[in-house]
Amino acid sequence: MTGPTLSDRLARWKNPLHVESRLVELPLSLPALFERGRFLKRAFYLRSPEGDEHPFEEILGLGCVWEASLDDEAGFAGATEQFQRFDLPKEVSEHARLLLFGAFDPTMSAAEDRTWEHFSRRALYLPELLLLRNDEGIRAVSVTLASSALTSLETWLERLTDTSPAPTRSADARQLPGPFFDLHGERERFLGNVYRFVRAPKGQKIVYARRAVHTSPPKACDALLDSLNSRFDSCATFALSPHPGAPVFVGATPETLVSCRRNRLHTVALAGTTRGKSAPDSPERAQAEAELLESPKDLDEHYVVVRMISESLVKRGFSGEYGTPPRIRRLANVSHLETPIKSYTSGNFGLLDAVDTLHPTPAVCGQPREATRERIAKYEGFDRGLYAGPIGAMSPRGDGRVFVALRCGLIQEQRALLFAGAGITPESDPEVEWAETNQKLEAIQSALDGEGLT
Ligand SMILES: C=C(O[C@@H]1C=C(C(=O)O)C=C[C@H]1O)C(=O)O
Repeated sequence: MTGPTLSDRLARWKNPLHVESRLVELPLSLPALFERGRFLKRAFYLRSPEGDEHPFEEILGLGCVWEASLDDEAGFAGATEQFQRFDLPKEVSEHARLLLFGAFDPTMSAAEDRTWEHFSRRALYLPELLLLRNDEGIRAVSVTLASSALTSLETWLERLTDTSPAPTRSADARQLPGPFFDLHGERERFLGNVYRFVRAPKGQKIVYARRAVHTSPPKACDALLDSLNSRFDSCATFALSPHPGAPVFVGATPETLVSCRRNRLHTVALAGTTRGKSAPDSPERAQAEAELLESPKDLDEHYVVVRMISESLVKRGFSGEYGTPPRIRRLANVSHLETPIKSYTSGNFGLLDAVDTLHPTPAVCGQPREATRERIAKYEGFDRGLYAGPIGAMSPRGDGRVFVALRCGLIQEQRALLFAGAGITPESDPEVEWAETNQKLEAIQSALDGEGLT
């Protein structure tokens, strides 16, 4: 998924970008257009709820007109200079979005586990076509290299909204790399990892994850996205198809990694989860939330995350303000402890620096960070790929929102591979942690079963 760099392109074209931008009316929803678009180009869908000073926004990005070259040392922030050097037309600066996603551990070698072979470990790019839905309506922005074959905005919209039946997987779509996984022993491995940590804790906290398989993934992703959007409307819903015929990464996450608007950074510590299965408005849920607010194990686990986020921001010269005690974040399947953290940023520390600084937080990795990341790589037994990695969108000026890709799955031809983890502390009970991952999995599982659709 690596494209030519911007400077390569600039060297070849004097007037490289042709931009069209206007409000449009579309007969199909953005999830339905994602479903069509993923058979044409790389496709990225992101629906961000209102919050952290940002209005609601739903995005569909198709294709890639420019992609940053990113390396481990420079991280995402290495891209800042690459796109700032470029004199972007006003329509692009105002309405376009740079899309980004990354692996939980971009340095991990995926040599043995080929699950994520279709996906870059880190990407930040400008799509060829962007559809942006907000209070204003739907804006379409197409960006083309002026000297290449022009795909006009009109052509894009015609291709996408053509009323003939939606394309289905073509016969020559890339097949799954097999053999794939042996999930036999997943529970034992997870329990074993938790026991090992509880018996001889190395650090304050570690997050161990596990996988599960759903054997009848939907043929189309729009119903899945509709279901997640209706049941998890306070979450950020995402779908990423790296190229036509590849598996699609889909989820609805409650966790913001960091957002930035007009020099204000917002992040959140989200850690600590209610026990057991309960309906969101039931007395059982209210009871579980009351217990969560008093649970020393969950409060400890939560404050490891709060402190690490706040201290990382302070170390970089910013404030990291938060209030106590944590509040409850209630979702359809579980409730969490949540502490919002605010900071101010300056011109030379922006959203992408904050992503590099904060990811992975101890909400998905552990404390101390490097040692727990190594233990996860050694003991977890699989490549997390994009699960628990950053995913988001930003304007070329640097305002935007990046989420942590949780409550998600990789939709394959024959099955969906789902991921969930739990924060382990010396007080953890392995069976309770396993049950917690089942509760978290229920979010994507029920959407795969079609729940939330009318
Ligand atoms: C790791 C996950 O979730 C994280 C772990 C939580 C916990 O351990 O209580 C809560 C929210 C998330 O930060 C996941 O959903 O897979």
